[in-house]
Amino acid sequence: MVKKAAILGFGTVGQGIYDAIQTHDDELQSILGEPIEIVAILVKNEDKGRAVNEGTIITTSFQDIVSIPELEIVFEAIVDCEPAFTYIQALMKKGCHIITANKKLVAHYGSELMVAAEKYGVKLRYDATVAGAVPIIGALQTLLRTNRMNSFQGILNGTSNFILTEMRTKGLSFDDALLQAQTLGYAEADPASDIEGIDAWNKLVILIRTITGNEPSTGNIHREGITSISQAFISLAEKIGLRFKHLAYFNQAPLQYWVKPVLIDASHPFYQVDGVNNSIHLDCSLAGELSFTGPGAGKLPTASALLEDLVGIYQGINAYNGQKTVKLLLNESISAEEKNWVIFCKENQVAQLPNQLHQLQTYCEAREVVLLVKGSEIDIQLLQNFLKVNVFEYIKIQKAKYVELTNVSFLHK
Ligand SMILES: NC(=O)C1=CN([C@@H]2O[C@H](COP(=O)(O)OP(=O)(O)OC[C@H]3O[C@@H](n4cnc5c(N)ncnc54)[C@H](OP(=O)(O)O)[C@@H]3O)[C@@H](O)[C@H]2O)C=CC1
Ligand SMILES: N[C@@H](CC=O)C(=O)O
Repeated sequence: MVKKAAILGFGTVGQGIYDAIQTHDDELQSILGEPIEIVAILVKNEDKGRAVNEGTIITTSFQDIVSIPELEIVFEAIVDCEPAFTYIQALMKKGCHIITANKKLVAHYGSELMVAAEKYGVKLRYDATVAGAVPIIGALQTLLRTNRMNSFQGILNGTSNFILTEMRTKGLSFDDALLQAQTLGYAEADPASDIEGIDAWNKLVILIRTITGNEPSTGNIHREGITSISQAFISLAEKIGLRFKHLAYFNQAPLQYWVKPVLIDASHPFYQVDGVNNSIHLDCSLAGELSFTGPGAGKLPTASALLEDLVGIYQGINAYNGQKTVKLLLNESISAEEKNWVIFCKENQVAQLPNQLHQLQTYCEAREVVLLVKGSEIDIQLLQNFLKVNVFEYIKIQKAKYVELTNVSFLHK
């Protein structure tokens, strides 16, 4: 007997799962007791050559996939919400378990898909949607179920981290580094999604849902990518011991979540997280601070997440979808709390900076000035309203935040 599987999409990820199943068939068979056979692959363009075994059907017709008898598993690795959402629902109805890498789909329709999986008695797994090979969704769903988490920080986009690293360590231009990320299979089909923070935002939504069981509001979010970061900013920051990282942040009390580039120093656990690596740092009620780091994109790292999901389904490992402890109300007001900021400006602009910003450190090179200041978000917004300067938050890990949370009753259901 074999377990019949199909793949939707045969780009970086689709080819990765196909290859991984061929190269790891011994391991799979010894765990599952039966071989996995990819019987068919759905693609969009029928003219492209495909390196697959004889007997594997390549088709552009979804009907060919949905009519395969005894099809048990479908790996979904196409782009965008549609037609993926429609296809997955039809396949669930047919009785197939679904393992998806499609972040956009799970961010937008994850809850609907979970309901459909329940309705049709099939499993839905999506570990590959967040942080590539890093088994963060699996860990949250199966190994960290009683721990409460007040907050987390994450580097969730491999392409952005790769670009920032290449610019810093090799002096590459933004465009050349992006081109390399595309060649290596890290970037999305539309790379704007990577560099404008949309992909990281989708992953943040999936993580928040997985941790809290609730849908974060997507109105009025702060989502920013890395396009404002120049080579000059990167080298000036390095001179004062700071590095740019594209960060996703979540905090339950007070509620805040955003995706934006920030500066960190050597004391931050993400300082050395370079290249395509992603990292998630959790603040857990029992375990304390936990960090998960590893390749966040690419053919085989993503295939690794998909294959481990497959094994999880057949081993009957129960994936738990959220603790449902906290209602997520979006706090739309900006914070009056004082934070650290780094301002990049010209020498002649320094005198115009408002007095409310307390200057902590200044570095000047060839009329370019970097100022480390303390002030509220309101102060920074006011500054940016009248002075054309680039400002980034300088962020640190907040220690043991969870301990303070025991009496936050208004947020609990
Ligand atoms: N690249 C990565 O590192 C990661 C990607 N992902 C996600 O995995 C998914 C796939 O990514 P990736 O492999 O990089 O993308 P690619 O662009 O490399 O491949 C996309 C594949 O999907 C096929 N496809 C697109 N639209 C359709 C459609 N309507 N019907 C049938 N087939 C379709 C394409 O067909 P054709 O070959 O004919 O053009 C292609 O084979 C995306 O959702 C992405 O966000 C998740 C984790 C990591
Ligand atoms: N484009 C994504 C791929 C993985 O999710 C990224 O760069 O992180």
